[in-house]
Amino acid sequence: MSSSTPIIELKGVSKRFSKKLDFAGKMLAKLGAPVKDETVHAVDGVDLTVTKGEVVGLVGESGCGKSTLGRMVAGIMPASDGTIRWHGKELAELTGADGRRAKLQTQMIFQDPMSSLNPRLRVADIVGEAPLVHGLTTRREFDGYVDEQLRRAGFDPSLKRRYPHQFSGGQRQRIGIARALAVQPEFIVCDESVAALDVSIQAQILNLFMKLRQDLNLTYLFISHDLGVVEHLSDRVVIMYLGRVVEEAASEEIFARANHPYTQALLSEVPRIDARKKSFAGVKGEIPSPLNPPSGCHFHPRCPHAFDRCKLERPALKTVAPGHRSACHLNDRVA
Ligand SMILES: Nc1ncnc2c1ncn2[C@@H]1O[C@H](COP(=O)(O)OP(=O)(O)OP(=O)(O)O)[C@@H](O)[C@H]1O
Repeated sequence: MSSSTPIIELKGVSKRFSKKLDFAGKMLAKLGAPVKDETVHAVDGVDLTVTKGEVVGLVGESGCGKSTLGRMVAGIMPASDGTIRWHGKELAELTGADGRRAKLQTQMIFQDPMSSLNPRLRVADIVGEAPLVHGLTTRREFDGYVDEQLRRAGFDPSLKRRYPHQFSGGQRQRIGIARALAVQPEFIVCDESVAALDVSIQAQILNLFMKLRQDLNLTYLFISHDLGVVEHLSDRVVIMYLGRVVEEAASEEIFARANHPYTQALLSEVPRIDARKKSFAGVKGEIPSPLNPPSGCHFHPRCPHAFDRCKLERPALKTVAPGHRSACHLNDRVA
């Protein structure tokens, strides 16, 4: 289904957030006193390519930088370092019609539809507002256009005069999906889009994403903390740990031959009928603070295989099998 045309290409992308100093901190800094570095390294030197038609799953624990990366990919947050190219053009430099096109063609669907849907607007206006502004529909065609988007998202158009709070979480997520589809995107970033839903509703929404992929030739970056959720959905899986990509491979490859100890630990937490796959130990301890990440391999304090080099050197992502890259010093040891 995927061709090799990259829609989005990230090279060495980082995002840092500087914590604002409180009043006392500002006074101390003015007096020349040393002030603690409070910079959050949310994303740290990430390379990522998503090609047309692909579904890429982006997985990692809470706080590892997935949402921040997703926001940069969607063009709603600038990178601190590195380049983000959209169809070969640098995203940060796109202005005018090109900039608007890039923004419309990449849409983001969030975890909590309630906070991303304007509570004062009726469903019809939530879905139809942006396409009207951008000339994708007209006042005359508005109703038919909105109905088509709602139907695609599995939402009954006869309910479009109601407000978002009158619907369940699953129905609200369908409104969010219809709103995204209404601007005719090619690429959708789903940020924990099913995490807040009951399991049966999750399955319905995941099936809807896959049907839309077929019908509209959509490309997805599917962000989740749950490797199990992305398994059947993704062509390729990218694993993040504390701001860095630690492993990436085709979905079946990750599940059959996970290389990185962190991925192996995540896999052990995915419920399996096949007990052999549960032979890994789970992830021990808490994810360290991105304010002060561990030296070398960020995972070393929690890794059962860590050795001296892991504390000192950042491991590079290296090819361990065709299309399979992993950032672990153990691979150099066994080679
Ligand atoms: N606007 C911001 N200002 C300061 N720090 C931020 C901001 N946004 C994110 N962070 C911090 O960056 C780190 C990565 O956050 P991010 O939300 O990207 O992670 P995540 O993997 O998506 O986790 P979650 O699923 O819990 O949202 C966290 O430590 C978070 O507190």
